[in-house]
Amino acid sequence: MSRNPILIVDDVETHLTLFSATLEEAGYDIVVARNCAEARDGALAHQPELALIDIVLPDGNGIDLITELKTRLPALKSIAVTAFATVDRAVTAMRSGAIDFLVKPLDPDQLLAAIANAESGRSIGQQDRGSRVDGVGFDCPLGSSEIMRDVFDTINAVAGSAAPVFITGESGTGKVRAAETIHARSGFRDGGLIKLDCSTAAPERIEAELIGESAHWDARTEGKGIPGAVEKAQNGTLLLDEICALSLPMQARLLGILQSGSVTPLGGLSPRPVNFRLICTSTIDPRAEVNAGRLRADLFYRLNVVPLHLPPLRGRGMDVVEIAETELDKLCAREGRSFRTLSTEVKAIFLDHNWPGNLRELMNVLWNIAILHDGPVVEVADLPAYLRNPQASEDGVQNAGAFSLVSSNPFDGQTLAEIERRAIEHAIQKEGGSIPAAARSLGVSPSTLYRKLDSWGKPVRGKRDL
Ligand SMILES: Nc1ncnc2c1ncn2[C@@H]1O[C@H](COP(=O)(O)OP(=O)(O)OP(=O)(O)O)[C@@H](O)[C@H]1O
Repeated sequence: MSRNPILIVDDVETHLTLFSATLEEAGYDIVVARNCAEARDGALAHQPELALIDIVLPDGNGIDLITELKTRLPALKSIAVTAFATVDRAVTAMRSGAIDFLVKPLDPDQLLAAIANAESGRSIGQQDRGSRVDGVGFDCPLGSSEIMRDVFDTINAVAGSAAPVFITGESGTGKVRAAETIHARSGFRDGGLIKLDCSTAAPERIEAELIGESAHWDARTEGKGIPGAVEKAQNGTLLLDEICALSLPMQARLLGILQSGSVTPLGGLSPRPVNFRLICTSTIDPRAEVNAGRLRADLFYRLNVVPLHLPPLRGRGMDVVEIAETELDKLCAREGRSFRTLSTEVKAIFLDHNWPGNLRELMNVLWNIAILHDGPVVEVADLPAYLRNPQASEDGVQNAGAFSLVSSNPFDGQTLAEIERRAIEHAIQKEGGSIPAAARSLGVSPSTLYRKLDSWGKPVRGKRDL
């Protein structure tokens, strides 16, 4: 509990009353102010330890007030509060020196959690992450943004059913994790989860991998061949990762299996009944694939019984900070480090960054930090260079593969073909030479990349079939 009071700055009487009552009931002393002028006087007179500052005030801007109070009272920790959540606002608030960013309406528990976290140097969301995460069975934090609540609700609702789920989202948003969670919470969990990545399986093997093969393709050996993913998933879950990469003939095969509830392995003579729960993922928009004639509409509608879209990390507000701090805890335990939190500047950079590689990129950044550095607080100097100074990344393209068109145009003077080539080479480099992984991150099929590399006369260093 704080010894110094908490300053609440808000011009809306109902908010002031709610915040004051909640904090007083929890045993905090409070000082209230209805505008910037009162806030300045109250802060100087009472030397609060914490301030909750609405960013729209009648005589000024809460962001400027946070900056000003930070200069006058360096020990004061300010939390910005707003009724309109945008990442821009959150970034601006963090850059002004706010340690956290809250969105109204706030319930009393959220408010107390934010105060407790501020006192212990952590960010909002960490306190309730355990219950939310456990609540849906994830073994990792997902964040508590509004947009993720729909995701939790869908996962909870669908897990107990046998309905097919079609998970979409950019690369690294956690589609496979979500599929694993649905499986782990379903009645199919005892049958196991069989995953087939349709984009990395070699085209000449995909049919056998999906439906299996009889040993010698004749009646004498029927039943002794190699089972395909469909049969391996018997009574369990079949996860078809990047389903849009399946060729049209293979899509027809899959549709046949789903319609008949049976599979005839390559060279097999009779169909075998199958029972599994199907989950598909796609990094590319399946509807666009249907429109382009690359995905059968009848298959798509059969698979898309429950659509689940995982939003990119950059659209999820404070989730990135919440997830980063939680994962940092785990990494520190593993690597023997003592980081407890992220500095305000690092939080602002995280909120500002585009995260084209989504959670995968975030995890790699944290791992990099935990291996190379140590200390109670992650500082800007601990970040990989491309995050410290995105504009200075070697080739003018943001290092993580995203193109920021906002601040400057790194493509000036280049043809479209040159930009495409640099983007592809960059993605391959970033994925350690793996063509399939680079293809996934670019949202194209590996064969597209192989074709491009061939046309440039480049040797293929990555593995074709991971
Ligand atoms: N909520 C989370 N917290 C921490 N790490 C996560 C979370 N979700 C996913 N990850 C990690 O991020 C990485 C990407 O997750 P996953 O493979 O599920 O994403 P994906 O959307 O299927 O990616 P891709 O489309 O590239 O295959 C993995 O290393 C995974 O462990």
